[in-house]
Amino acid sequence: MSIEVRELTKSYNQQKALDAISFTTGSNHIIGFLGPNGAGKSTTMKILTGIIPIEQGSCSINGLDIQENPLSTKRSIGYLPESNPLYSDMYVQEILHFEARLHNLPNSTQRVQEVIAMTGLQAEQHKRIAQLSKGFKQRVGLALAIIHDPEVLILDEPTTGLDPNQIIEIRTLIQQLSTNKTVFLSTHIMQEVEVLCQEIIIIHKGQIKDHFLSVDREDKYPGLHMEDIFVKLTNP
Ligand SMILES: Nc1ncnc2c1ncn2[C@@H]1O[C@H](COP(=O)(O)OP(=O)(O)OP(=O)(O)O)[C@@H](O)[C@H]1O
Repeated sequence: MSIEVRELTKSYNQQKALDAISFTTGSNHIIGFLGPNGAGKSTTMKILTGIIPIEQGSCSINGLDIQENPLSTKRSIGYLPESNPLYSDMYVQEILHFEARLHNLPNSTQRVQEVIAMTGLQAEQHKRIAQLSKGFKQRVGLALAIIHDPEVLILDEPTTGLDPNQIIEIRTLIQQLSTNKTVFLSTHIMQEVEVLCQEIIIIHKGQIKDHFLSVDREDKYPGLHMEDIFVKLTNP
């Protein structure tokens, strides 16, 4: 499924967070959505997921406009917000059953066990969220995002704040979960982009600075690593 954003603009009071951005992603790619703090990444993601209403412009998921088809497009999206808000008093299994009920899933017991296995939460499933390490909380956030088997995953800085071992574990998990999905991922870890992403979009001050396929990177920016490209495009 592709993600299409056309002339999307969003202001908070007087400040323009997104200035008529447009892009169309490939299908079943992992897309790295990169930019400095405050560039507009989370705002774009919140608009795509329907959390923030569209002010100007439009967005489509696989050709379906999200304003004209709010329910069906939301059904096709799984979202892990930057803050990964979880009910800390709930048990892992309990929060997953709760989410499955919200999605009206027919075989929720079976599906909860499937996502527990997919995200490596077997040993933690009877623990309270508050008792989990940050890496395992991220796994719960990912399990919640994929429970309805969405074709698009929107992940806002999924590895931020994790130790190097947990970063590798979550990265591997994202790679495993991304089969037959379009994954739209923001991160500040450039090494992550080089390992994970087939497509890269760089945003700065609410404007798209570049959008390219990873395979074209060397032709476009000979000899430059992702970090060099990021600095070149976003350092005033
Ligand atoms: N609710 C809000 N009210 C006012 N301003 C906001 C709000 N949310 C975001 N902004 C502003 O909009 C701009 C874009 O913010 P956004 O969170 O989209 O950036 P980001 O690229 O996700 O940054 P980060 O990498 O720090 O998460 C920033 O200047 C931010 O301060």
